[in-house]
Amino acid sequence: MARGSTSMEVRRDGVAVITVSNPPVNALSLDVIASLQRDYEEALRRSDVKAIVLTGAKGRFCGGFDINAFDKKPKNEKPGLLSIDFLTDVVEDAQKPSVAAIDGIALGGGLEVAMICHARISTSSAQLGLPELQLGIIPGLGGTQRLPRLVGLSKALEMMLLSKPVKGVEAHRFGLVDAVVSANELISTACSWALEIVEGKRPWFRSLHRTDRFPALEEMKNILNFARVQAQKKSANIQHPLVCIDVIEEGIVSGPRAGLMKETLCGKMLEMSQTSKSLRHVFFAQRATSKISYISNLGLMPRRIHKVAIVGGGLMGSGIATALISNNFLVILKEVNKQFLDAGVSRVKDNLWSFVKKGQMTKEDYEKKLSLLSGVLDYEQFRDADLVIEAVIEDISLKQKIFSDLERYCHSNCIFSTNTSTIDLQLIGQKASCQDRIAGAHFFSPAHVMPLLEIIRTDRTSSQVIIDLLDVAKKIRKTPIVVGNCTGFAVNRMFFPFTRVACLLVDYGLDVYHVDDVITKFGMPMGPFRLADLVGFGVAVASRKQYLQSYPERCYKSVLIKIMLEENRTGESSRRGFYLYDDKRKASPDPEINKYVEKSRSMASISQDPKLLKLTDDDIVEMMFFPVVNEACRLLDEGVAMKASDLDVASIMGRGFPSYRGGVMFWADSLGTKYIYNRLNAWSKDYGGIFEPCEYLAARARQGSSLVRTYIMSTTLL
Ligand SMILES: C[C@H](O)CC(=O)SCCNC(=O)CCNC(=O)[C@H](O)C(C)(C)COP(=O)(O)OP(=O)(O)OC[C@H]1O[C@@H](n2cnc3c(N)ncnc32)[C@H](O)[C@@H]1OP(=O)(O)O
Repeated sequence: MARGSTSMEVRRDGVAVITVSNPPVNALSLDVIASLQRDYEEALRRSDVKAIVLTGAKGRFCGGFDINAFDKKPKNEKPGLLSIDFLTDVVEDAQKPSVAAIDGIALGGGLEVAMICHARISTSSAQLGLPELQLGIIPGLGGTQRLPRLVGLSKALEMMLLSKPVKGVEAHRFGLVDAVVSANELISTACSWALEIVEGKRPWFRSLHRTDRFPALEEMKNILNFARVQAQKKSANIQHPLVCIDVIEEGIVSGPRAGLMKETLCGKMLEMSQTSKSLRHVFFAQRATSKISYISNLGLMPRRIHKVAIVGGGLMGSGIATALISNNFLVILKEVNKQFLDAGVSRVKDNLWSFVKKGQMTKEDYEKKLSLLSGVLDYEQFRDADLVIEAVIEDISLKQKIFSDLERYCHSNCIFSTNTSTIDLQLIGQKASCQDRIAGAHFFSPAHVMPLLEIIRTDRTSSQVIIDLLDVAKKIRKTPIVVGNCTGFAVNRMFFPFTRVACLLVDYGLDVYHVDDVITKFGMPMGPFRLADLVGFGVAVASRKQYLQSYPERCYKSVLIKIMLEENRTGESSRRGFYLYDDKRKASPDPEINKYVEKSRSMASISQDPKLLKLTDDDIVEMMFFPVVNEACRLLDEGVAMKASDLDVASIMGRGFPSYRGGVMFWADSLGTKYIYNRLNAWSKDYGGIFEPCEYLAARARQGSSLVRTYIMSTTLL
C-alpha cells in the first residue's frame, strides 16, 4: 500500500496547487516524493499553469522525510538525485515560480522543500525548523545551504545545532517567510503571491544563490569555529554536529553546489551511523510508551481532570504543582502548617519565575498561571478534586494515614496517586478500600523540568485510571512509562546496581574520581559518586535499605556512604560528600576521601584486586552498566516493564543515559546479549550475586536474540 501521495488542482487563475497528503504529519515518504515529482513535471509542462503553490493537507505542511523510510532508500541511487537533480535543477531553477503555503509544521525535509520555493507564506503559529540533528543526521535536501542564506549564519546554526524550530511570526522577522497570514487566507495569498512573481511585481528569489545575509568570510569562519567549540562542549562523543558545520562551510567557501554535494555524501554516511540508528530508535520508542495494547483495545476515553490536589509542598510537591499550573490545571497544595505552606508556594513561584527568566514564559502568563494555585492547610477543598498526588516524605505510616484521610474527603471517582520513588504501592494503599483508584505517579526531580513520568499500576488499579494519568502526562508534556509495582518500580530499580557496583569497584581498589570521570566521558551527565552527592546520602542509605530487603542476593553491601554519613558528610547539601563544594556549588575532589575508602575496605575485609586495577575505561563502563541491563531484563521477565524500548526511554529521560546510544537496552543490543551474559557470568564468580545473569538474559544469549525487539506483555497486568 502506498504511503501517502500528492494531489494537484489547477485553478482558473493558472496556479497549480500541489497538496502533500500523508497523515498524520504529511511526511515525505518515497511514495510522496515520487508523486511530487510527477505532479511537478506535469505542472511545469502544462501551458495553462503559470505558477505553483505547494501545501500540506489538513493544516500541516510537512513533517519532513519519513523517518521509517531511511533504510528503504534505493541503495545505489546517484548522489544528489533528489536534492540537486530534481529539487534544485527542476524546481528551484524552473521557469515557473513556486510558493510554499505553510500551516502547522514545516520541519526537516518539509522546510527544505519550502526553502526551495521562491517565496513562503505562513500562518503565525506554524512551526518551522530543521531538527535533523536530533536524529543523528544533517539536513539532506539543501537545508545546510539555504537556511544560512535566508536567515543568516548565526541564526541558521542555532536552529540546526539546537534542532530548535521557530514560529511563523519569528520566521518572518528573520526572513525565512515572506508573509504571515491567517489559515483562511493562506492558499489565496500564496496563489496571488505566485502570480505577482510571474508578473514581476514581486522578486523571484532563488534561495541557493542569495548572499545578502552573509557577512565577510573571516567573520563567518569565526562564527563557524565558535559553533564547533560549542558543539564539542555539548557532547564530545558525537560527530554529526561537526559534520553539519563542515558542510555549511563547504558551501560558503566552495559555493552552494559544492555544499549540496557534500551535504548529500555526508548525509548518506550519517544515516548509516550507529548514532543515527540510536536516535531514530529513541524517536519511535518515546512515542510508543503510551501505546499499551491491553488498554488501547478497551476503547476507554480519558476523563476530564480539572482540579488536582497535591499533599506536601516540599521540593517534589512544589515541582509537580509548577508542572501542573504551567499547563493550566487548577491546583491546591496542602501542607501541615503555614510556615511549610508559605515555603511550598514560594518554591512554586521561584520555579515559575525561572521560566520567565529563560524567556519561556511572559510576566503576564506568570501571574495567570500562579492564579491557578491555592494553598490549604486541611482537606476541605479536596472534595471536588479529580486527582490527588501525595508527595510527602518516604514514610509508610504517614502515607497510609493520608490515603485513609483522602477516602473520607474526596469524591468516589477521585484518583489517588503517590509520588513515592521506592515504596511498594500495596503497602501505601493497604488501609484504603478504593484499591482500583490507587496508582503511582513518580515524578523525577526537579519535577517541573524533568520530562519523564513513571505511572505505576498495581494488580487492582483500573485501566480507566491509567488512561486518565496518561492523558494528564500528555497535557503536562511529560513522557509517561507505565510499569508494574515493586520496590523501586522500573527506573530506580533498574539503576540500583549502578551505585552498588561503583562502591564495589572502589572497595576493590579503583579511585572514586576515576570512576566518575570514565562514566562522564561515556556520556552520563555525572558519575555515580557525584550523583550520590546530589541526591544526598540520607536518601541513598534509605533506598539501599529498601533494596537490601527486597533483593538481598544482589545488593552489594558497601558501607562507604554510611561511614561518611556518620562523620556528617551528607553530600552536596552540606557541601561535603565525595566532593567538596564551594559557595557556587562547584565540586572539587577531596584528598581525604581515601580515609573513608580504606575504612570501608577493611570493614568489608577486602584488599585491592590487581585484576580490577587493570580495567580499561570500557571495562569499567561495562561493569557498571551490564548489571543495569541485567536488572532491566528481570523487570521485563516479571512484567514490571512491558517493553525494552520503554526502559530505553526511562534510562534517557529519568537517568540521563546518552540518547545517542539509544538507551541502555538498545546500547546493550549493540554489544550483544551473549557477550553481556558471558562477562556477567565471569564477574559473578569473582565478585558475587550483583553480577549474576538472570534467566531472561541467559535465554536471549543462548538464542542469540536481542532485547529491544522482544516485547513482553505482563500476564498479571493483562
Ligand atoms: C532529508 C531530510 O533532511 C531528513 C528529514 O526530514 S528527517 C525528519 C525531520 N523531521 C522531524 O524530525 C520531525 C519529527 N516529528 C516531530 O517532531 C513531531 O512528530 C511533530 C512536531 C511533527 C508532531 O508532533 P505531535 O503532534 O506531538 O505528534 P507525534 O506523536 O510526535 O507524531 C505523530 C505521529 O507521526 C509520526 N511522525 C512524526 N514525524 C514523522 C516523520 N518525519 N516521519 C515518520 N513519522 C513521523 C510519529 O511517529 C507519530 O506516529 P504514531 O502516531 O504512529 O506514534
